[in-house]
Amino acid sequence: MLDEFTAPNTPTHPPRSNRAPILSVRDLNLWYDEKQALEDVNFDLFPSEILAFIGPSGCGKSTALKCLNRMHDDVRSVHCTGTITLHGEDIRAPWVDPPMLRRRFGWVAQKPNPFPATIWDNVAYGPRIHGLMRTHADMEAHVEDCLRRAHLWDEVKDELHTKDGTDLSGGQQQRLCIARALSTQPEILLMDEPTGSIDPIATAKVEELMLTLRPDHSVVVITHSMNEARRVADRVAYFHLGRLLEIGPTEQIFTAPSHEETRRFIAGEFG
Ligand SMILES: Nc1ncnc2c1ncn2[C@@H]1O[C@H](COP(=O)(O)OP(=O)(O)OP(=O)(O)O)[C@@H](O)[C@H]1O
Repeated sequence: MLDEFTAPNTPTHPPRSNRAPILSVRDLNLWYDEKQALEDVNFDLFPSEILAFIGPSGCGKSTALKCLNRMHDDVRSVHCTGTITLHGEDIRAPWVDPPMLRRRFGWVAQKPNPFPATIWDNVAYGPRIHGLMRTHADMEAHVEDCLRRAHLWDEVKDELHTKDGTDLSGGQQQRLCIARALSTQPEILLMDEPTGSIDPIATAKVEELMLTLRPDHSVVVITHSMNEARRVADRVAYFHLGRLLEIGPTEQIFTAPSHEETRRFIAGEFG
């Protein structure tokens, strides 16, 4: 029988049973003004795992994802309680610098949003502002590495400085955004429906890319596609009305969920 920490869909993926979580969320509550959007959310994220957030529209998936890299910081209506630790350290402690924290997370949005700048500049921007590369040669190698890891290099290598990111196809733009997300050498990738607005072939490429990134990154991905969750995720978290109702290995959630709401949602009875 599969234990809680064994990825069911990838027999070669190493078991996580002895590993400490990279990120821990405890008793997370969040309000937009008076409206409570998250209620007592608890979960861990382990190294080298893909965790999918699923659940009906408006159940709090994006809100929870944005808490992980403090994207709500500048939203005045937001009030939040609970703790989020990264390697055991409170990410909301007063001495934590939000831009430095966000560097440790790569963010990929649903709609590809490259900068209106060349392919090169899209990838080089983050490392440049954070001073991550010492020489131009280092930067060249890094940009190439990010584009290769995003499975885009071969398609754009001759147009790095002549083509704008916004002139690529939708699927290429999304892979460019993933290259950009990788450029600050993050430990964790946060992906808010990364395949929600691209075609099936581009979706397959992004899903394959997520799997190839897994050995070196943890990924939290929101998806409305149950097939996608099943294809890529090691574990799945089901959100319902602001609560994380259950979390577990992907096959367990899909074949033997603990909650009737999870079963009904997966069966497509509501969404
Ligand atoms: N900026 C905001 N101000 C006020 N309420 C908000 C804001 N953002 C989200 N909400 C509300 O918080 C709740 C959770 O929204 P959230 O976007 O996190 O859900 P979701 O599960 O990601 O939905 P979807 O799958 O449709 O993207 C919803 O009721 C939503 O209307």
